[in-house]
Amino acid sequence: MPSAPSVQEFAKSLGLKDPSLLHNQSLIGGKWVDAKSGRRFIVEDPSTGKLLCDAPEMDVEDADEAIAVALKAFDSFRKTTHRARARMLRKLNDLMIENREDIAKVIIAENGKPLWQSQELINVWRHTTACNLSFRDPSPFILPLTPQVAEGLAEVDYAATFIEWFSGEAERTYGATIPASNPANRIITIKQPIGVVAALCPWNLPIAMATRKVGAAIAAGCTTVVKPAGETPYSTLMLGELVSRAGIPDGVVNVLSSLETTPRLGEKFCVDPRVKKISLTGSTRVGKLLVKQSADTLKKLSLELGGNAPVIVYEDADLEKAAKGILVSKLRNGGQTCVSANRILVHRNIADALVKVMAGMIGSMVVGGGSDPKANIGPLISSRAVDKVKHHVEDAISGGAKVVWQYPSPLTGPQFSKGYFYPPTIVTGVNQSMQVWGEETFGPLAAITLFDSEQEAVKLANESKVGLGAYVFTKDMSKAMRTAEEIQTGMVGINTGMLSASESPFGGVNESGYGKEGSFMGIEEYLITKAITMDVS
Ligand SMILES: O=CCCC(=O)O
Repeated sequence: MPSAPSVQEFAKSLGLKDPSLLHNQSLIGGKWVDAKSGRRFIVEDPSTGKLLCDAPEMDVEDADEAIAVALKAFDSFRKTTHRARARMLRKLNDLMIENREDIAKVIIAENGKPLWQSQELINVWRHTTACNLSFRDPSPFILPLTPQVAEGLAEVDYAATFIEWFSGEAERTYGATIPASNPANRIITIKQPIGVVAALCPWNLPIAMATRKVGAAIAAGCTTVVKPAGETPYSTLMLGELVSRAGIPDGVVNVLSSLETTPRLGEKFCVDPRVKKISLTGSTRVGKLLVKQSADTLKKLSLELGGNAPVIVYEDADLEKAAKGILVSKLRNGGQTCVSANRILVHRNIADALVKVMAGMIGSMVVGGGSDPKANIGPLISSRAVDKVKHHVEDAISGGAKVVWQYPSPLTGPQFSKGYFYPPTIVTGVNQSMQVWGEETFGPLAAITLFDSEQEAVKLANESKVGLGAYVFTKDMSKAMRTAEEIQTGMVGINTGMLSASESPFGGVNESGYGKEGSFMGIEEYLITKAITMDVS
């Protein structure tokens, strides 16, 4: 294994204000530890291929210890008051915001996060609830920061909104009083924390997906073992450090880094009866595997899995608004989110005009890596991710689709030689026989299919086994509502490309999984309802 820079070198290379926030060890019971096996793996910057640092390859025996520690911590944590937990979360939120630039720099290094810099798109983005920049900082984009840092900041702010949101929800886990049919009886329900939770997180929004789970779990009184993706462990380990600084008791949040051993850890969480719940943001394939593996322990699962988001642009849509919405959804994180626009269904009469507006907008953006201060659209996470986009484009062309626009500058030169880049591309003439129709691309490919009627558009949109996000663009609100009601997904955006917010229930239907994250519903996933019947005669 090549040798990676030390954690001090890594922190120095990022210019962190507080290098002690950064760790390359796992966190168990408040202690920073290595894998019992001594194994480590290396993490690289996807925009340069540069080795960033290493981290422990935690294995089943480490997970066993972390679960034991979390269970012990649960004994006392479950008895803390709701108000005390709310205060802890508020402190954690404040610490995240205080350290947002350092956290952002780490996210950018490990994830290569891009930013659309076009002022118009930023305006759309800023005013969405997905990033609370407008109240956190009235002018984030005129700070002397590179665009990538701004994108990272947006994720930190989005991540912190889950902690802040659940600090409020912690105090609102109300039970019910139920009229009893037996006059001697009184029935009430109480809500109690479910127990030890395993939180399996993805690399695309490494800290936001962790806080969406951990915030709800802490609010409910649960303890957690968090498993960040192998590609992006450091921002979650930083979260672990901030959890300790916020005074949240040791063992409440444990963080295990892993790369190759991840499937073994997933199985361990499934089969271990001490783990009462698993929350996964990941692929449908992995979700199904966890369901099978946890059948014997009948584990409660929340599964936020793959999407294949349809966008319907009706003939009467405001084209500027539709183009911005599509691009906000399509290019956020380079197209690597589970709610990224995937099948763009456009009324035949406006397709050429829409492509022109979209091309104009993307054409003003710059593809590049972290070292390029002008870059708006960054790399994908890996060479496999680039191959998938390439393959979707080639497959669509061979099926008769046409590339109608592609990012004009060739992605050559030293800044692109080692990173995982793909030029943003628009294709039209996509149909159901093509791979891009059946699976999410997770990259900067806008795949357009034409339709002629509302009925046809809805039918096409519903041709998918998964159903997470969907988008509708039209000025006719009756048509928008009809469409939103008919689309088989867990979330629909009307005239917006951004669905995500801490206060909105996030989750899908069918093979996109089950359970809701965020919102007033998110905490329920971490609670059990107990009915108490009392004879008062
Ligand atoms: O990729 C999954 C989550 C995306 C989001 O929270 O907006």
